[in-house]
Amino acid sequence: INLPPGSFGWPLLGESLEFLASQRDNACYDFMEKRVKKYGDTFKTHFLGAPMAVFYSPAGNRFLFSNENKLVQTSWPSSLAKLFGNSILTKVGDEAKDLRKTLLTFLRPEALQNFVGRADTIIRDHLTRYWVGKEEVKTFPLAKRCLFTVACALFVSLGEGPEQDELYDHFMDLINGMLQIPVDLPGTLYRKSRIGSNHIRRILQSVIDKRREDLASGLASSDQDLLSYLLCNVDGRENPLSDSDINDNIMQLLMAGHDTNAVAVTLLLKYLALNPHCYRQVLQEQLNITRENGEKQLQWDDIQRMKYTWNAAQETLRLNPPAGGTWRKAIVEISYGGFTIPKGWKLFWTANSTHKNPKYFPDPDKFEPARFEGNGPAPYTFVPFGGGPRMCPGNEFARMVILAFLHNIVKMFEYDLVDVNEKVIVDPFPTPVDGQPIKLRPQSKK
Ligand code: HEM
Repeated sequence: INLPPGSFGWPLLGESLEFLASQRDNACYDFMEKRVKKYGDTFKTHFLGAPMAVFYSPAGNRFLFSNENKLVQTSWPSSLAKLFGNSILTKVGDEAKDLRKTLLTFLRPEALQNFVGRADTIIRDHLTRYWVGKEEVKTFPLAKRCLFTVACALFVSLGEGPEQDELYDHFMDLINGMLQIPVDLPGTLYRKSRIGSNHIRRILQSVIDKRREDLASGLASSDQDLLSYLLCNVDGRENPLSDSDINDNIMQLLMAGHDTNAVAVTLLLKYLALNPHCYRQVLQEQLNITRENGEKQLQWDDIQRMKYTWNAAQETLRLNPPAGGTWRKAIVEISYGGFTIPKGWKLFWTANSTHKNPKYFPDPDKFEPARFEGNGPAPYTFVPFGGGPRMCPGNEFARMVILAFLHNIVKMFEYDLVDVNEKVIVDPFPTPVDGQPIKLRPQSKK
């Protein structure tokens, strides 16, 4: 059969080590480009224990996104799948469809509208406590912590305190090892990750138990957060989720729901600092909202009005997609682009394939929010949230939180980057190596 061209690399390890090293250097794009130049935009490799075909074009994206359950199914590396056993990440077919519907009862705009004000207040409190009065702060760790607090509040109503601190530390362990070769031996990142996930499950189980009691005694309400939505069957499910399903899904959402957003706001602040004309437009838009709102909490309508700021955020997601690409598995033998992909092979799409291609984004390294005006990018070229039935269900939540954060930051502070050339590595999300320190001053334009 006519397999795609490419190399399987080393026995067993394949090209995993080179790929993971390229991630840490923020050079995934170079890893892929080197192979695309040699083999074309469909090529084979071997990653984390499986043969894999990379589809590196809008047509490839469309093929993978539109053939879920027909030719392909989502298929995360085994490290991730083992850690998030019962979550939506590992479900396929009807089970995935049902679970997605359930999660969207909370994550769809109609439900999220009720939570904008709470997210706004948490962000404002965080900035007041940890940023105000400081001459210099590290953006990335603080943004991560703030957005973790937002996710904890909106998903499980867990406020700041020792329990949240402990949970956060375990999440850091979980995330560091979740995309590694799954060798469960003392000292490996994967082992630490697995231990972290067990601690998280223990803490979340106590939150679930307490909530059941509080719901029964009327101390908690059925619509106060994601956990109540899941426990109270708000979508009228026939088969309620088991505790371990609820636990794993909340763990997965807390993981997916804070780091990616923190990457986006951190790098957005960087691009705005490097592009003062864009910063001025963002500031103008946000100050207009403040002028009309006074000190009232943000509303859903305010989020809809942040059009320029969202374009700037999308441009940041284009240049630094927080989740660079994801995996599918061939559930039958596939013909694509004149090649045959055997059943069981992994398939990989990556946002960089199109985000950095001058054919779809002229002058691709330039930060240019105007690309998203009018009709915006061509179909299947701007894909930071993936696509098709497995597209990120947290995209509206992400938009709401990123914009609420930006609103509060620019309203309260002016800032300068300490190091305009600070390196960004991917580990496993894009991460500025020094945490992106910035100098702060109170906002002088009101
Ligand atoms: C800027 C922020 C975010 C980015 C760039 C992002 C990106 C992605 C991408 C690329 C995927 C894979 C899609 C695919 O395979 O086609 C994904 C899946 C997922 N994301 Fe996000 N995400 C973000 C924020 C969030 C948030 C805030 C949540 C939760 C509230 C979330 C929850 C999920 C879940 C549950 C999945 C798995 C969906 C499935 O397998 O069906 N994400 N995300």
